Amino acid sequence: MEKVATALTIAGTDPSGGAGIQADLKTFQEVQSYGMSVITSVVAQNTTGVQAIHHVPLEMIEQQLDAVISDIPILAFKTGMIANIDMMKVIAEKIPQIRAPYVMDPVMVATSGDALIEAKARDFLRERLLPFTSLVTPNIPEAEFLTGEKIDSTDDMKRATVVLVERFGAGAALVKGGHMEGEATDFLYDGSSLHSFSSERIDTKNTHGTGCTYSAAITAYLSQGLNLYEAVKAGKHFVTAAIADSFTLGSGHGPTNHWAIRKEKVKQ
Ligand SMILES: Nc1ncnc2c1ncn2[C@@H]1O[C@H](COP(=O)(O)OP(=O)(O)OP(=O)(O)O)[C@@H](O)[C@H]1O
Ligand SMILES: Cc1ncc(COP(=O)(O)O)c(N)n1
Repeated sequence: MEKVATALTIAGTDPSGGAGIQADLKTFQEVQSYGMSVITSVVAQNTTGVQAIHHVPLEMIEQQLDAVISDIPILAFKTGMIANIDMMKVIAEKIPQIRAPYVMDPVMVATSGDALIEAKARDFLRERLLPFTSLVTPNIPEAEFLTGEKIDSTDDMKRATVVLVERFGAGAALVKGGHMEGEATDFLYDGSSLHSFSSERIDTKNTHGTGCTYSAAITAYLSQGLNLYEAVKAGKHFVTAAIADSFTLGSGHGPTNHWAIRKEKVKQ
């Protein structure tokens, strides 16, 4: 029987479909991995911002994790929004049972500027969850928080990747340059080599969910057996196509187009 590439996301929701669990599952589907999800928080949000957050009870997060882990092999997984320390503790307890690559998108603030995790939970994320990761994918503000160092240049970005791995125990670190100027360049440090991934900067305000989409694509490619470098390269290609073909939907930051890559395949 053909082996199925299974990918799990543990994250919050976005009813407007651009970020969170919805973006992750759409991305898994496009990359052709079998998508599964554990919901941490139900978030009322859209392209303009976050209106309300309801946290799923801890026992229910645990039961969702048990339901998947006890029944289906997981070939790669990611975490996104984990709002507080109690949720992080539940997830940290279960992670050792999932013997698969772990991609952490250290979600802290939405594109709209709304906080998605409690301030005091950020340290816990770094201290208790980061050491389990195969890869952490911070944007610039998240990398600044995690390292405690200001990032103003590409040299600072490169240094942050090394600090995240060498000092804080991440398996590898991808610091994303979406918040810099000029080319959209991301740096990956895997514990021995430093790589960069670049694309032209696309002139758009439709960037809602780019971080979720990127980390989900990397997770899906890892579930299919690509190595870390190949998975990030393919993920960067996926997210760039999704931004280039993004939708002007809603009155705020529109979503990326998760099926852009499909159109590309048709064109080839
Ligand atoms: N305008 C753009 N043009 C091309 N690539 C971009 C653009 N903005 C972001 N990217 C790329 O998208 C990916 C996500 O990066 P970014 O730094 O925006 O993450 P993020 O802040 O977590 O995303 P989000 O906007 O969802 O919070 C990276 O590969 C980054 O280089
Ligand atoms: C549930 C959830 N998780 C993550 C994000 C971050 O996505 P973005 O920064 O692109 O808005 C979000 N808005 N909602």
